[in-house]
Amino acid sequence: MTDDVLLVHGGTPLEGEIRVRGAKNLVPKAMVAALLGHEPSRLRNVPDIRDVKVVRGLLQLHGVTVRPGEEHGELILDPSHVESANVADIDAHAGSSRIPILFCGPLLHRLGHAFIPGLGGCHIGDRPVDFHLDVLRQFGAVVDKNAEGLYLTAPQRLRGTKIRLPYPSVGATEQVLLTAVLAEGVTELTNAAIEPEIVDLICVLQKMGAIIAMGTDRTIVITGVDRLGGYNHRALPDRLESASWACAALATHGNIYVHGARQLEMMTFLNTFRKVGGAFEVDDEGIRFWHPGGELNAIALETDVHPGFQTDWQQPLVVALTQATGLSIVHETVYESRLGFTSALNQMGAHIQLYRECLGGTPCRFGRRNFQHSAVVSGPSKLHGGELIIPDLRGGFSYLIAALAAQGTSTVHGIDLINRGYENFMEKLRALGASVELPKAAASAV
Ligand SMILES: CC(=O)N[C@H]1[C@@H](OP(=O)(O)OP(=O)(O)OC[C@H]2O[C@@H](n3ccc(=O)[nH]c3=O)[C@H](O)[C@@H]2O)O[C@H](CO)[C@@H](O)[C@@H]1O
Ligand SMILES: C=C(OP(=O)(O)O)C(=O)O
Repeated sequence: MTDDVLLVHGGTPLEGEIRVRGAKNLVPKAMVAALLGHEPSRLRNVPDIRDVKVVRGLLQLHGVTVRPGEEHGELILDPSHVESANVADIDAHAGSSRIPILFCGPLLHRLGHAFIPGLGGCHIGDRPVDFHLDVLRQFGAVVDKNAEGLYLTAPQRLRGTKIRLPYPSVGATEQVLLTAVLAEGVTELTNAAIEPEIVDLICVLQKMGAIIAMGTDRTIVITGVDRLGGYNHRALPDRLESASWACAALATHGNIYVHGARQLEMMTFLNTFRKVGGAFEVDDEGIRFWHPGGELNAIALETDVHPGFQTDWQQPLVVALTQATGLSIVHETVYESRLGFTSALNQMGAHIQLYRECLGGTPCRFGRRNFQHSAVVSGPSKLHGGELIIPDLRGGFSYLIAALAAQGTSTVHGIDLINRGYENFMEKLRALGASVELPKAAASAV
């Protein structure tokens, strides 16, 4: 389809200022949390991305009125009519994102049953939902699976429980939070994920009336309450998008000021960025990222759960590492198949070799299994334009970075996927001086 293709003329440093708004990995979950309340909620700093539109549609189908507030990027979510909603069209939402799995707890509390259509999200591994279903069963839910999706019932009020996650999964931790807040009694969750977006979701729930204590050792204790109200919350900024622009500045020898980027949630990324040789400066409104000239340094990197190096930062950084001098090692420990995007980079002139072994210092869940989850990046490489097909969200943005860093023109197919998590990325690219154009047929159709 021509209107999903972008021509990128590379070789020009990205320079200028852009703004990031609320985090893709928080905003849709805060929207789901509104379902738990008996009063309207107000969410601010909401980005215009497809994952928000998908959840908005799903909430509306479930009887939540969602309308813009007075501020730009503000949503008012009113859950007064959930009990009378007609969800006959829910199948149309199958495959749209991963967020529907988080509707389980709120719907079970409100209605006593829930239907969850097939999930979407990036194809970067198998992405099972076994932890989610196990914890829901521990709360007392009954789960039936069929080809269309999941059907859950709560024969009685869900009850608090002791849960230990096999791995600190972000989604499963959110599942526990969104279920435990209205369950009867206390829930103790150990080996919880503690990503900044989870902490922000806890802030949302506390504003609604929940009682949630965070320990220092991945333990979260939730004391169930009988009723929750609404919230008024400004979503934390998107640290993943901010890091993507930082990598774009580094790979293109550019200089980008990211309004809204915040140091606190990016500390691990900033340390790595500095080790590679990138420069940055933090002020009250955002962070400036730039290539200071000279050579970039090869590094050894392992992705991990927070406070480790976030897996969603990995793909854009790998593009920058193709420009570093020497051998970089990247060990992806969160998803088993998140390095496949590198084969297209090799076709553009990069030298990236994948391995099944755990090449970092720590053996991970994927060692001794048949997954190419480690990479050796040898640089610096002169990249040239290529024909690129976007495989997933971060891989897609990484291809844009590579195309912008390369000499010559690249044709990037499937750019619409990037709208899932990057607000107005075309406008932002143009504001930074990128030379990008839609092919003629598509441009004349607009
Ligand atoms: C919408 C959203 O917030 N997406 C983020 C979320 O995804 P998501 O919440 O899906 O990621 P998880 O933290 O749950 O997944 C981490 C690992 O746990 C495994 N797992 C997870 C659940 C389960 O039931 N069984 C299981 O085996 C996964 O296959 C993966 O290997 O956290 C990831 C890790 O920070 C990020 O990359 C995603 O951007
Ligand atoms: C993996 C990602 O998202 P999702 O979980 O929505 O697929 C991502 O944001 O990079």
